Amino acid sequence: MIRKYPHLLWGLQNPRKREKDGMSTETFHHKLDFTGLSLEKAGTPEWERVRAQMMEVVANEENWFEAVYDGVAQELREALFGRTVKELFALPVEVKMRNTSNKAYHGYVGQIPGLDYEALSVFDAHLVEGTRSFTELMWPEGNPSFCDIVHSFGRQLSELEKMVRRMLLESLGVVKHFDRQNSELTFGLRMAKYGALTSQEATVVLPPHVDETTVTLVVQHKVAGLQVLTADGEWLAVPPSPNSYTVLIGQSLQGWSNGRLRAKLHRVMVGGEDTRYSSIFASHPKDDVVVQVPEELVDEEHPLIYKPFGYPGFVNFHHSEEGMKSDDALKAYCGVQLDEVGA
Ligand SMILES: O=C(O)CCC(=O)C(=O)O
Ligand SMILES: [Fe+2]
Repeated sequence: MIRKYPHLLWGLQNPRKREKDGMSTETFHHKLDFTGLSLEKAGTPEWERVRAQMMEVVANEENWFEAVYDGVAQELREALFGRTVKELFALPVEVKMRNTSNKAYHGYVGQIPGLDYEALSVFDAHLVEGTRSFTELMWPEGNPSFCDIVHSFGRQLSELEKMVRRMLLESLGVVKHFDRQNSELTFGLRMAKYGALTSQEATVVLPPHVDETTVTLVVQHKVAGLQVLTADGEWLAVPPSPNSYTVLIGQSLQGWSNGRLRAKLHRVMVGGEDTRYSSIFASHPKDDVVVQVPEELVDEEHPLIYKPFGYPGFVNFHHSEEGMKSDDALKAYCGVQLDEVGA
């Protein structure tokens, strides 16, 4: 069965919301340099410097930044987008549809009438077992180079995600929960293809949304499209860059942090004659984990706003009719009601 994702059609079904060119020319301020950093450097002056910049981004309620990172070799990124991703999307539809999940929008997405968008997801993308089982699903006869490239990419990006998350937890004063949180998370790699548009008009293909994830790292390949909503309410185009990764806070981290960290609203607008490829690498809670706010993040000034929740239930709610109608799916799913406060 081909699943339908009506929210993906937002840009096409709401011509009023199409925009000719939403690209903002605002100067780009959010580049944080992770070059030479690793988790072992936690506490060093270089680490503290980047963490201070991250705290500034969070304090300004921007909740996104571009991480310059040398932990993924240029050749690996080139191999992933130049060959591997193309080889994957060239597979027959019935093969790609084998990529299924218990969570909406976490398996193959595509074949949506009027929309040339496809995505596939590798689960446990940082582990060799995860990339191997995805590879075997797509190529039962094997495809070692695909498996190696995707696994290396996933593993190396998981290092960046951990540095970012550790710094965020340090900033909140709850780094003692970092190891336990690591054991409760897994990583997914979604590879997406946005077909060239026949019309030159730029169109919002992925409507404004916040990710359900803990932390998302978006990797754009050559063709721009990702836009974030700035604190001033402007859509800002994030330019693709060969050595950086766009970090966005997701709703699972918003929930875990009792709303101290806010999920970042973003969208994808494409136009023109180039097919666009991107990879979305993200941490998210494992299926059987109950996400619970640490007690240090609840006090008089910050009363508990989210009840414990599970990721699969939340994701499926987010994509349900009720969840899609809601302005704030996390609050609708597990928000503490006013009359429950102090109960
Ligand atoms: O393709 C991109 O640049 C970002 C896609 C995205 O936001 C998503 O898939 O959640
Ligand atoms: Fe997203």
